[in-house]
Amino acid sequence: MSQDPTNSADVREDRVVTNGFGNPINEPFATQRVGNHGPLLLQDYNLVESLAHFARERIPERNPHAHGSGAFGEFEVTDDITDVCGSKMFEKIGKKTRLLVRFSTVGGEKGSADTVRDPRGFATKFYTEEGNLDWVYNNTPVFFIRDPSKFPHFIHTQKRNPQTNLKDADMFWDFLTTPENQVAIHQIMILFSDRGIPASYRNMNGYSGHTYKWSNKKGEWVYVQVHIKTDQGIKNLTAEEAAKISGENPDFCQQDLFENIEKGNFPSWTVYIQTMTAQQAKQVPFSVFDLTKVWPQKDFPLRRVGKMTLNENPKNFFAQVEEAAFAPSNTVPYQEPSADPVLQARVFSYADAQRYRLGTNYNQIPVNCPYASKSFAPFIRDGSMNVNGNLGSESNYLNNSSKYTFKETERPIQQHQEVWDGPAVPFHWATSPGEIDFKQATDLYQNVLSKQPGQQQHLAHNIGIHAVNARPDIQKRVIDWFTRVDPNLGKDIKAEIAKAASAKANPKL
Ligand code: HEM
Repeated sequence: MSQDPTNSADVREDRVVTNGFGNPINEPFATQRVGNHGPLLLQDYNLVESLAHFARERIPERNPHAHGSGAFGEFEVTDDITDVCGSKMFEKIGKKTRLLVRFSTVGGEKGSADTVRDPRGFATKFYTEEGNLDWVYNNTPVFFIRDPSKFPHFIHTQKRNPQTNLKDADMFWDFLTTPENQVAIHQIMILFSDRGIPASYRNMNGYSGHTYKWSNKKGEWVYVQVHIKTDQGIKNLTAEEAAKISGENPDFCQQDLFENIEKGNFPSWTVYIQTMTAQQAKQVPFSVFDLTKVWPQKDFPLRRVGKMTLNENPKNFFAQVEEAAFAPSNTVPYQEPSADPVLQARVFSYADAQRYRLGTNYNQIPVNCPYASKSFAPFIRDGSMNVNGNLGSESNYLNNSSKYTFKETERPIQQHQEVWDGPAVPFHWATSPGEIDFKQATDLYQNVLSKQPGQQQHLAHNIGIHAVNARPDIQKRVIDWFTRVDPNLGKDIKAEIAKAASAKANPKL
C-alpha cells in the first residue's frame, strides 16, 4: 500500500546506520569529548541531532479523542443504492474500497485506559476514486449537545479540573443538569446503560448520529443516517469488570483488536442507511437537524448497503494512526453535510485542528493522501513541511494559458434543493428542554431496557456509583433530571447513590 511507512525511498537497503542525513555512524554510543573524562564538544552533531529530535518526538494529542487504535480494511458494496447515492464507491455490487478505521475514547488523554465509560469514536477514511471520504462517527446514535457553541464547554467538563487536575464528578453533572443542557438526557441514558462500556472495539456499532444529505445522479436527494452494525454481536462490560480490566490491562481493546487481526480473525460490520425525504422531514415531531434524536426504525427502516472488514494492522502506529486526520469536511460527490448546526461546525473544526496538530501540509502525510484519486491543486502550495515536490514549475494560480480539465458536474446539486433565506439571527435551540426532548429517553427506558433483564437496574447503578462523587446539591439535580424520564428511575438512582455513599464511607480495603 502506498501508506506503508517502511517503503520510504530514503531508507538504505544495506542497513548501514547513519544519522538523519545519511552520514554513517560508526560508534553510536561514543560522544566527542576533551580527553577521556572531559566535557563534551558542541561539534558532536550526531549527539546533538539525536537529543534534539528526541525532544521533539511528541506532537499535540487530539483534543478530544486523544486515545485510540486503528486498522486498515475494505468496504464492499452488497446492495444497490444508486437510487439514493451517486458516489462511485456505491456504483456496483461487489465494488471494494480500501479504508482506515480509528476507534477512540473521548475525554481521556492519549495514554488513558481503554475500558472507561465514555462514547467510542468510530472514524472511517475511505480511499475512493473521487477523493478521501471520512465518516467521523461515534458508537452512539445521538449526542450530548445540539448547539455547537457548547462543545468546548462540554468537553472541558469531561477533562480535568483546572485546579485539582482530577476528573471531576461535580463538573460532569453540573454541566449536564443545568436546565438548558438537559437535552443530553438521551445520550446520557445510553452512556450509562451497559452500552457505555463496550467489551471491545469489535463488539460495538457506529452511527452517523447526524443527518447527512445524499443525492443520486438525477439530482434527487434524501436525508440519510448511517448505521454500522457489528457482525461480532454487541458485548459490553459491567462497571466493575471494566474497572478491574482498566487496572490490569489498560490497553485491553488495543490488544484485542491488534491480536484478532494478526491471527486472521478479521472483524466486520454491516453498513445500513435510513432515508427520509424533505417532505417526511416536515412531518416528524423533531428536527432532523437535532442530533439528540434518533429516527424511529419502524417509520424509517434500515436498508443494507455493504460490509466493512478490518484485515490489516498498521505497520507503524505513529505514522498511520496518530498522524491520521479524519474530518467531516473530507467528502465525495453526492454525499453532503446537512444543515445540522453541530455538523456544520464540525465541517470547520477538524481540518482547523489538524493544521495545528500536524501542520499545514498534513494532506501530504502518506496515510492522509488521496492515493486512490490523486490530487491536483496548483493553488495550494508551499507552507511548512511541503515534501511532495510542490508541483514543480506548475503555475501557482489558475489561468487561461495552462491546460486544465474540470470535471463536469453530473447533477444539479443546489438549485433544486434546500433554499435558505432569512436574516442572520443569534439562534440556539429552546433553552429549557420540553417533553419532546425526554420522549426518546423515556421510550428507551420503558420499552427497550425493560425488555432486557437487569438493564434498568444496571442503568441506575451505573449513574449512582458515578454521581455519588458529586456534591449533594448536584446529586439532587441528577435525581430530578432522571425522574423526568421515569419516576422509578429517579427513585432507583437515589437508592443507588445512598448505597454507594455507604460503601464509600466503609471501604473494604
Ligand atoms: C461541535 C461539535 C464537535 C466539535 C467542534 C468536534 C471537534 C473535534 C476535534 C477538534 C477533534 C480532534 C480532531 C483531530 O485533532 O484530528 C475531534 C475528534 C473526533 N470527533 Fe468530534 N467534535 C464535535 C462533535 C462530534 C460528534 C457529534 C461526533 C460523532 C458523531 C464526533 C466524533 C469525533 C471522532 C470519532 C473523533 C476522532 C477522530 C479520529 O479518530 O481521529 N465529534 N472532534
